Amino acid sequence: MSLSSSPPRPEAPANAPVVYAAELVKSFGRQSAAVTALDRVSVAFEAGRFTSIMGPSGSGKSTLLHCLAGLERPSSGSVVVAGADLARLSDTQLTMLRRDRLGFVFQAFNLIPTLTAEENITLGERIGGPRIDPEWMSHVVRVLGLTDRLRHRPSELSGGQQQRVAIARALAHRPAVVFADEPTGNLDSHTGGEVLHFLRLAVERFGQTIVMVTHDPAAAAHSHRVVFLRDGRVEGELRNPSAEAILARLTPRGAAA
Ligand SMILES: Nc1ncnc2c1ncn2[C@@H]1O[C@H](COP(=O)(O)OP(=O)(O)OP(=O)(O)O)[C@@H](O)[C@H]1O
Repeated sequence: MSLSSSPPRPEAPANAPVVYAAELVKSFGRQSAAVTALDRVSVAFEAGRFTSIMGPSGSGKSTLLHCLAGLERPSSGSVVVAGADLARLSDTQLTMLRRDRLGFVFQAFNLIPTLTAEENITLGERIGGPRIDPEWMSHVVRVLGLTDRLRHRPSELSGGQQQRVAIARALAHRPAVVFADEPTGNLDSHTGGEVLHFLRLAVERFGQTIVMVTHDPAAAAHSHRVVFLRDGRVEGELRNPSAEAILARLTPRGAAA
């Protein structure tokens, strides 16, 4: 097959890693008070795939997400995101990479209360980020079911609608990766299920790459792959798992007896 045959997206070919970490170590505190949150983590995240990171409380999930997304500097090891070696970037370059190439969805929706949904979605462009293609924007808004909500302020929207606005904001500039940290943590299970459906849709329809931290096996079951952490190390992974398979993996052996 010819390599020149119409690649659909400017990013890496489907399933090549777009984010990877090698021998990542992150310690907090010093000497006897030191905590090793990440202990030589090496892991890759494929383009156009939805990957969840799971593990017990304190296993290092958020720390890993923060190091992958350039929100925190690791103690040692390397992270490459969309071709950029994060250790080589200054703080300013890191901020620009986050603004221009990454998208974020957090548990707290982090919308600006005085702005409309539309203004929140396009905020990045107005603070100097990449130009948002209006056609792309209206496509995203339509897929997320927000077309008739654009003039509303966050207080006039339900929790699920607010999180969909946050997802639209994360997708608006066509980032290389969306990082999501417990995106359904503030939502009831029905609304959370809808939000996960839209995240999965972003992967299926737009070829978006998503890396999500979650505690919830039902949430992780929406992803293509689940990476398990324990005590700051990668413990294994499951591909296309059911919620039951994830739960079984998380339950310590013997605990169910
Ligand atoms: N800023 C910090 N200062 C000191 N210790 C920290 C800091 N951030 C995280 N830790 C420690 O690092 C370890 C991993 O924390 P992390 O928040 O990454 O775990 P987690 O798996 O996301 O946990 P949870 O599921 O409870 O959110 C924990 O022992 C935590 O107490």
